[in-house]
Amino acid sequence: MADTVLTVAVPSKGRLKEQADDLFEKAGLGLHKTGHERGYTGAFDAFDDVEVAFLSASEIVHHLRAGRVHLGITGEDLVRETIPDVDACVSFEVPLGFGRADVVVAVPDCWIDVSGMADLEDVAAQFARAHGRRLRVATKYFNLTRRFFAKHNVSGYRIVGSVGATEGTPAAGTAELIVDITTTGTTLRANHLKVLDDGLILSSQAHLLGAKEADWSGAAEARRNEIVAKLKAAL
Ligand SMILES: Nc1ncnc2c1ncn2[C@@H]1O[C@H](COP(=O)(O)OP(=O)(O)OP(=O)(O)O)[C@@H](O)[C@H]1O
Ligand SMILES: O=P(O)(O)OC[C@H]1O[C@H](OP(=O)(O)OP(=O)(O)O)[C@H](O)[C@@H]1O
Repeated sequence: MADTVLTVAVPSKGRLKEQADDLFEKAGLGLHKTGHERGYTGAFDAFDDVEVAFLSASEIVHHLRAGRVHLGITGEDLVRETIPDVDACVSFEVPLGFGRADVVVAVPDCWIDVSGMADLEDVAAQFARAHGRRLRVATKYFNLTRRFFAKHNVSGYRIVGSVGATEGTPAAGTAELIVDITTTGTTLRANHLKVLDDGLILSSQAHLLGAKEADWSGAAEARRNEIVAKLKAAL
């Protein structure tokens, strides 16, 4: 194998893996594992100087941020949540049309007078008077939530971290409302939650991203352009 000029991070597991694999297949890049079947490195038949690193969607964000890989496939929600200065760190090369999920603010159905973000500050004030504390928002999207609530001038809340079963937290009594992703809306409906009218924080999908901190000298840019062109042609 020639010296590596470019490294591409590809989801090794989880929701984005299968569709990323299908896309590389359609693009005719010939993605395959190198070393043993359970290993985490790969290569493309099409190029002998490109290395593939199989990583989880969340790890890919950190590798892109640090410039440890040149290109990577991961979800926009994870990128915008994890990297504060997104534009300085990464470039959005190709939206891939899969891994779609909306990050939304949802409240209990029974909050009949609450339909938009503007209502939340009033609810927070009433809640503070009645219970002597702030509204609790369950989420794993701490930064997206803080930015969105600040943009809507909502401040009477605190975040409670939640990495699973977030939609169950209002019924369980551990939060009053949530910020989470929804695709079909089934989980929200099943948990008697409704999305606020202007509660869409981000419409996310998987992207091919470039790392601005990576070493783009030599043939790296040319290789990137070839990979981008092949993926775009396969969409
Ligand atoms: N219904 C869904 N539920 C969760 N994630 C979804 C859904 N639909 C699309 N996605 C997207 O998939 C990506 C997360 O994938 P995955 O859960 O495999 O990643 P991860 O955070 O690396 O996983 P892990 O927690 O195992 O490390 C996010 O970008 C998310 O927006
Ligand atoms: O709008 P829907 O189509 O119902 O999808 C949204 C749900 O899917 C995911 O959870 P999942 O139960 O798949 O597991 P996870 O939270 O462990 O990822 C996500 O966290 C939401 O809860």
